[in-house]
Amino acid sequence: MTAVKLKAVSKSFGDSLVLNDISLSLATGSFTALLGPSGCGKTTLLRLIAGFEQPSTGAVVFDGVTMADGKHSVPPEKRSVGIVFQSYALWPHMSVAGNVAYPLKGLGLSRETIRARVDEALAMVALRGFGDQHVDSLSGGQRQRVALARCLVNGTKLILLDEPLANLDVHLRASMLDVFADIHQRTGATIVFVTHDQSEALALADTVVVLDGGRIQQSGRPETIYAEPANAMVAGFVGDGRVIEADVRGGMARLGPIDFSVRGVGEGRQQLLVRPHAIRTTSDGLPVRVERRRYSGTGYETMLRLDDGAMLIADLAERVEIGSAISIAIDDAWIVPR
Ligand SMILES: Nc1ncnc2c1ncn2[C@@H]1O[C@H](COP(=O)(O)OP(=O)(O)OP(=O)(O)O)[C@@H](O)[C@H]1O
Repeated sequence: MTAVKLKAVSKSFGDSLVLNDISLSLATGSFTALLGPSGCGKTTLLRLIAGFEQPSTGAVVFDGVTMADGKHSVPPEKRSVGIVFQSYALWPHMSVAGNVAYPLKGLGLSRETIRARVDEALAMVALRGFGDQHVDSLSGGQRQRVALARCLVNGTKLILLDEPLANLDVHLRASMLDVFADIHQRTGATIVFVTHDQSEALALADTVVVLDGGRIQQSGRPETIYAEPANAMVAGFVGDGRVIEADVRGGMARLGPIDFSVRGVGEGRQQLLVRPHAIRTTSDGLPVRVERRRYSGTGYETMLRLDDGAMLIADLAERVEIGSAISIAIDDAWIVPR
């Protein structure tokens, strides 16, 4: 059981305000991604939850118990939090089992109990039988799993992951995504992970918190963040697609010769987010010029330029010539709130 609450947390380093009035509730067993561009304050927020940083104002609360409130702070080792850093932070001279067993030291457990717990944790990260190996002999992905096993070994109910996939190649990333999802399901732990990779956040998390400039821009289910971004920053940062301007009346937008339905609230001149899958070629549609094209395996990601210079990205089934003039229809767009 660990529900995490941040109550109006702000954090300054000297004169610079790095986190600005962050309020957030993470339910027990939730899987949250802290997503945002470099320097937006993600790692600082994670470190505040872990107890490595103290809030300048506001409070960090676990299960109704205040961990830090600007005056008092419970130290990290008393918060019962498991942390996996980007750098793994393993002991290089120890075996895999030695590393994983480290958090159990000094708890007065028998050798058999420790061995059983370590075996169980290694099995959870698909490293059964690796206990005697040296950490030095492992690949990046395996080291990442050891770090994860070490944080699972004492049954921690709050796991914090700082850019856990940043140092792994594309294939390992995909397999680690499965490991995280599996561990989340099996342990029911509350998991918070930091990433600047929106596809990772959308793929894994049940709640995505988008940060920019030390503020929460939007917090919600991945589907909502993708389909209904709260502002231009989120629209630009999450998912592909482009924002264009058009006139909106009664839930319909007009752009040159075409009309299309829009979601969201707004009348008159509006900013519209158009996702690539909402565009298709048609006769008598909106004239555009093909600027670039990339084969994606399932279709062609195609960059289109409108007459006024604005750009759209389309997922087209067909291969259109670069430089050619084509005509498109738009099936759906979202009015980006101002
Ligand atoms: N101990 C510190 N002292 C001074 N400034 C700091 C400290 N820690 C972080 N900062 C500053 O706070 C801001 C946010 O840093 P933070 O590491 O939280 O961002 P981030 O979103 O995790 O970025 P990245 O993705 O690049 O790691 C940055 O401008 C950083 O320089």
